[in-house]
Amino acid sequence: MNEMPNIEQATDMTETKISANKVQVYYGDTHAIKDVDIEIQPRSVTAFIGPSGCGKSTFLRTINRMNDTIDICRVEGSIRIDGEDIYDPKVDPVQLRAKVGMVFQKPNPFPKSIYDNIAYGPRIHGLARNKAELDDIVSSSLQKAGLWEEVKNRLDEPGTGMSGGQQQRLCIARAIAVSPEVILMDEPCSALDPIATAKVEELIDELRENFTIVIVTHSMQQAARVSQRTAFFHLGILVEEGSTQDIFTNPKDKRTQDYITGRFG
Ligand SMILES: Nc1ncnc2c1ncn2[C@@H]1O[C@H](COP(=O)(O)OP(=O)(O)OP(=O)(O)O)[C@@H](O)[C@H]1O
Repeated sequence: MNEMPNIEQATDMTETKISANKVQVYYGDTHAIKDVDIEIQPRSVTAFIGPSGCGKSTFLRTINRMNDTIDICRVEGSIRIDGEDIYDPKVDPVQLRAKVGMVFQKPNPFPKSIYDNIAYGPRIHGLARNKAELDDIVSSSLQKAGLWEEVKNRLDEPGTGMSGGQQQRLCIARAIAVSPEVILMDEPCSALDPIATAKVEELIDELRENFTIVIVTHSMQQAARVSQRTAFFHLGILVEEGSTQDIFTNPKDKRTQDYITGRFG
């Protein structure tokens, strides 16, 4: 008897987690993102690359409405996550940012203990009914961020006293603690040395099993190492998006080719 195809797996391959349609972003009169359409797959890493000022960070911030915090910034078009328009007035940006976490260029732990850095979000969002549940969230988030063994005996010490690489993994653990579905990373390794960078890259590779990850990076080597899909931006336009292998070995657009071969940027 023929076996039924694995439908779940088959759908998964074409599934879309984030879908952007005709997205424009303006800072006052500056048109920073022009007509961007992209579909981002779940449980994968998508890298945004392109020369400085091309709009990578701006577009990344539209995915959890961090641009709302910039007065002169205006977003048009639609961004859907699991089909839901995240710019719908009914959407609470605080809830959205729990679902779509963010890790920044410079590690920014709170001036609190390692434990409280992780426990802060779950407390605010009421994710633990008691101390034992909160303890579980803290330990499992630190484990998922590959930090547990290094910090399990010093949870009461300040997060700011850790090394830069540990602080960045703490920030990743903090994002994970509120059970996000998407994690946005804006040049997460730019302040780290090569060893700490390698650890964060390893972590990103592990996290993609459970999360949809979008990373802005200046390093094409990093994009090639950590991502399955790559999107190349230039002057606010999404020039091309595709499998990382295709973008780096067989780009369709001359601008992409010029960038990846170091002709500009
Ligand atoms: N807060 C802001 N106010 C005004 N203009 C801004 C703001 N943030 C970004 N811009 C402008 O929007 C454009 C895109 O900037 P953005 O930081 O998104 O690019 P980027 O590709 O991430 O650059 P980089 O790689 O240098 O970080 C630039 O022209 C920039 O000057």
